[in-house]
Amino acid sequence: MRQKLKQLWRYMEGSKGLYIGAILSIGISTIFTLINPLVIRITIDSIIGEEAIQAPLWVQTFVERLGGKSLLMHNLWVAALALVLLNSVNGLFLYAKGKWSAKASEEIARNLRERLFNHLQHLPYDYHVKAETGDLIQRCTSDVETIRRFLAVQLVEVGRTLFMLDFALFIMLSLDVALTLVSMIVVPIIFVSALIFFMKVQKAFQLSDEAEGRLSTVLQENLTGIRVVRAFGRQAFEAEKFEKSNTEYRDLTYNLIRLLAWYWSLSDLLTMLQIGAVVVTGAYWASIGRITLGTLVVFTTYETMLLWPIRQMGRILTDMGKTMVSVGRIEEIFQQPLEDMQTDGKKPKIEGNIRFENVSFSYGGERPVLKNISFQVEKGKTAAILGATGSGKSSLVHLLLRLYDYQEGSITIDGVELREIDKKWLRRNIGIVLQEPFLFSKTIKENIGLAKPESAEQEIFLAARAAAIHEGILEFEKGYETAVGERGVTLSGGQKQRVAIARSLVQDSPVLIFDDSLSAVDTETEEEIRKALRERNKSRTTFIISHRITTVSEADMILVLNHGEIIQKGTHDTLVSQPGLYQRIWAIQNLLEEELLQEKPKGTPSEQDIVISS
Ligand SMILES: Nc1ncnc2c1ncn2[C@@H]1O[C@H](COP(=O)(O)OP(=O)(O)OP(=O)(O)O)[C@@H](O)[C@H]1O
Repeated sequence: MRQKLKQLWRYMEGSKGLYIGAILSIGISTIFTLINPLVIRITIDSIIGEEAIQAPLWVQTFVERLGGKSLLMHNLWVAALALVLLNSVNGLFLYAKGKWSAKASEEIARNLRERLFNHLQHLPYDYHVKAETGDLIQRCTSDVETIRRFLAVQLVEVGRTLFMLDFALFIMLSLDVALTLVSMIVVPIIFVSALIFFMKVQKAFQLSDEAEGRLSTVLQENLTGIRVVRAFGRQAFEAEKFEKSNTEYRDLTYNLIRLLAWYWSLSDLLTMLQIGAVVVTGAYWASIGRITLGTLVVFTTYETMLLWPIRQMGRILTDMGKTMVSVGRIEEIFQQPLEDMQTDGKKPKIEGNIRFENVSFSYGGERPVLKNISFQVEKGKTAAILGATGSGKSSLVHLLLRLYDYQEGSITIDGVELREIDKKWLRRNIGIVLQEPFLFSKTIKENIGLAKPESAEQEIFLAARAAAIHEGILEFEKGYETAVGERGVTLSGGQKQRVAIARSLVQDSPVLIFDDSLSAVDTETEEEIRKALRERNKSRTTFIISHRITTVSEADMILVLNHGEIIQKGTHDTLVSQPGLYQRIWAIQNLLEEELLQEKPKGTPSEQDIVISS
């Protein structure tokens, strides 16, 4: 808890001045609030009544200057004006408090979100592969909001209650010690019962929050997968699932509200008992002349002012627990070590001669995913990797980008060990088209020019032509200015892959990796793309990962991976003539291709995509 409070204090860095201003303003405003009943007391007891003015000397002098008690008696509007003035000044301080605390808390929340975002941007690839996006979003939004709310409203409220208690007690004690004690009889019970109650209902708050989280997960999952739901006719099942979560949320929230209703009505009773005690005792003592009528008014007014924040204090203190949980969840992200980008590493001119020597790799020291991988690709050549799903193809190219570090062996690029190269430099020189391309909610042109926003239109068109998507883009009403992504047009899987290929071509890196990135494109279009790439990529080292023999067949070297090991290596011609996995896959895919060609009218693209298994 102390640690988290310290962290909260650190979040306030840069906004502490505003906070101090807000707390001081609430302190001054509290003094003005408490002076109000004192003005009424003087009016009742000394101006309308006969009592001598019991107030600091300067107040008495001021009254004399105004013309004394008798003049004020005939001009009661002066007292009313004093109240109006007091409340106006009070209003100004309240405004300052609201403004400064809001400004400070909004600034803290903004800084926190920005720091979180930047931190997340620089965490290792593996962290993002494993992290739940929904959970991260919640930490960057809801958790920050919980902290903001606590700082904006509740922290200042704690300050106000403490000021109120101190000042009010001081004034009450100076007016009448016995009545002050009567005024405080039930207060500890109210405070402790509020604290106990809110600690007890913490669980109910948590259950209701969790049910809300589950409800939004069901909703989010349903909306994300709505096409699958429709295609499989699962609407009724989904509706039932939603209804279950919806009802559960209602029941738990209803339970919470029921508990709160009980609490507020019981604590209303305690509050009324406390006020009753003051009114009855005070009225009796006023009737026997022990206290003045004005003092009775002051005590009853203070009592109502004091009891509300004391009842709320229990809620605020338990909400502090919630805030500490949010601080903890945010700190979990900050404690994740950033990826070491090796900025002091070498920045050699990269041409694309790549060599793997006895490379072995496992994720987190578990079973090896790649074993003794050795091969060499010369600058400008194409290497293809073929293998069953899970055989380690993507892992192999991830090592090349240093998204993960290999544990054994050596990988060099143009003779320089990969571990010695600045990571940013390396990634800038190795382009990759991912298996599931992601397009941003921007125009097609912006998506293609992402790696080089300054690229000329002609460059983008050429890249799109090579990726066989140029004509397709022109068919859209807005051409290259068509927006894609959630609020734009929906591209097919193959179209997305081709836009991603064009994007990687614009990057113009000496090494290019296609991680199964032609899988959603029909074979004829694929042939067209491969032809264009051959033309463009003469000096570029290219890696192609695929399940299709047609995709890999033209490569200068084909690596056949099985359970993380290279079991065959060579060109298409040598591999089809050797008995082995490659030959078997080739035979199966060839047979299917022929069957399809016989069944289809001429000119129809064949779209077989055989998933191989070892
Ligand atoms: N981040 C990771 N952490 C732990 N294990 C992983 C991780 N990524 C992949 N693996 C495991 O490593 C093995 C190889 O995965 P990889 O993605 O390299 O295979 P692949 O040949 O590219 O498969 P596919 O053709 O399906 O893409 C698999 O068993 C997979 O479960």
